[in-house]
Amino acid sequence: MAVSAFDRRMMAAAIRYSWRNLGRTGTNPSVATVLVRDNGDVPVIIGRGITAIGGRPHAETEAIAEAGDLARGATAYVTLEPCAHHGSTPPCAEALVRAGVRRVVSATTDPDGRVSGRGYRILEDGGIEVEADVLAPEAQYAMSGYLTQREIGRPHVTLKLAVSADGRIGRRGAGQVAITGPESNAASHLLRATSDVIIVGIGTALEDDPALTCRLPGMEDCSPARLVLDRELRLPLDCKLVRTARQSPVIVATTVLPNDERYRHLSEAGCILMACEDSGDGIALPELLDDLAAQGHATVMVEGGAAVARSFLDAHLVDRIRLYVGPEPIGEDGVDAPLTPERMPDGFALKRTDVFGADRRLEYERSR
Ligand SMILES: NC(=O)C1=CN([C@@H]2O[C@H](COP(=O)(O)OP(=O)(O)OC[C@H]3O[C@@H](n4cnc5c(N)ncnc54)[C@H](OP(=O)(O)O)[C@@H]3O)[C@@H](O)[C@H]2O)C=CC1
Ligand SMILES: Nc1c(N[C@@H]2O[C@H](COP(=O)(O)O)[C@@H](O)[C@H]2O)[nH]c(=O)[nH]c1=O
Ligand SMILES: [Zn+2]
Repeated sequence: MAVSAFDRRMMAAAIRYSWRNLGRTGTNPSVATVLVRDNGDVPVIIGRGITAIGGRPHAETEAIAEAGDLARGATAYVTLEPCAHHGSTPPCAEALVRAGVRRVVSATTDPDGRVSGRGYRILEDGGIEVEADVLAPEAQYAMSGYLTQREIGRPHVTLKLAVSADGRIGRRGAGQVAITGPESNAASHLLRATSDVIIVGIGTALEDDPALTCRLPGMEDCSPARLVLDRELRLPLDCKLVRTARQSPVIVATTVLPNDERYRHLSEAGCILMACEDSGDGIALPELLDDLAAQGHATVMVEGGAAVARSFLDAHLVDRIRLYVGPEPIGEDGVDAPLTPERMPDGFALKRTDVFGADRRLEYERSR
């Protein structure tokens, strides 16, 4: 049976649903399953599932549990090839066969060596018709963290910057300067919510006193771990980050040793101190990302400032750039942006442009 427009609509719905737990499933990707029954009349969604917060149970078994006996003869739309391995849970591919599902439409193959292709084989051996690679780019976009982690062994990195109409990102000594409007700010908070870790330099922490939390209504518990690159432990004890360290994790990446008084004070205030290597120009970023990957983090958002953005770009560690361009200039005394739409580093291609209120959002991807 060929892939229909209805199949693509259902897959689009499954991918949208998969965004819900992004950033909250640990090392597991946030996968969604939609089970649809078609008796020749009107197709009906009889079950849906999403990878649970923390990573388990998996999406397929949740959807099957909701559908019960109605799953027999149904079509399952899955955003990732169903797993084939006995891990913390039994294989989802076997669960789909047991439930009597007739057809599986999948968006993308799982690069996990325990699964890759085996999941489809179990389905086909169990008599299930399989359609693979339906809306693959859309599913891969949603799962960039998991796929980057699996394929190149480090977290996926998005650099997010707000740039004024005259190519500046702030003004020295002025604290946080409003460059973009409320619509862009809400979109940035959503990016925070779907990221595992958000990184800033100590320059930004001192200048702006940011909280770096997600403050969208109802999503306050979706904040990522907040990480400050701070070789010398200059982070003040009375800043917002330290004051909220017990509500949402704050990691301070440093080269200062534990016997230092500053180390002890930050640690007592609830911060997590992370011992890092010094590259000579700052915290060594490839090693930092390796450590974050080892701790199970798959998506990193870099929120600045200028020096940190430049370091990530120079080290070729940025996969995606989200650039918000505000309508007003900052003026001569502003901090120059490390990049603008006119000054984009080599290797990045513009993938989409959106309008948020009076702002433009440009999204670039690095070609691998
Ligand atoms: N418009 C926007 O989107 C944003 C604008 N801003 C603005 O940016 C400005 C701050 O930028 P900036 O002064 O450049 O400060 P940064 O936030 O980039 O911090 C730079 C400092 O971080 C420390 N650091 C540690 N490791 C590294 C590394 N690998 N690479 C670079 N830095 C490292 C260094 O201090 P040490 O050696 O002590 O460790 C360095 O001086 C402010 O005006 C702020 O308002 C900030 C964020 C977003
Ligand atoms: N989240 C998810 C899958 N994730 C798969 O399971 C692996 C982790 O296995 P485990 O540690 O046992 O939970 C992960 O690397 C990926 O291959 N698979 C699925 O069938 N459905 C799901 O919803
Ligand atoms: Zn599974």
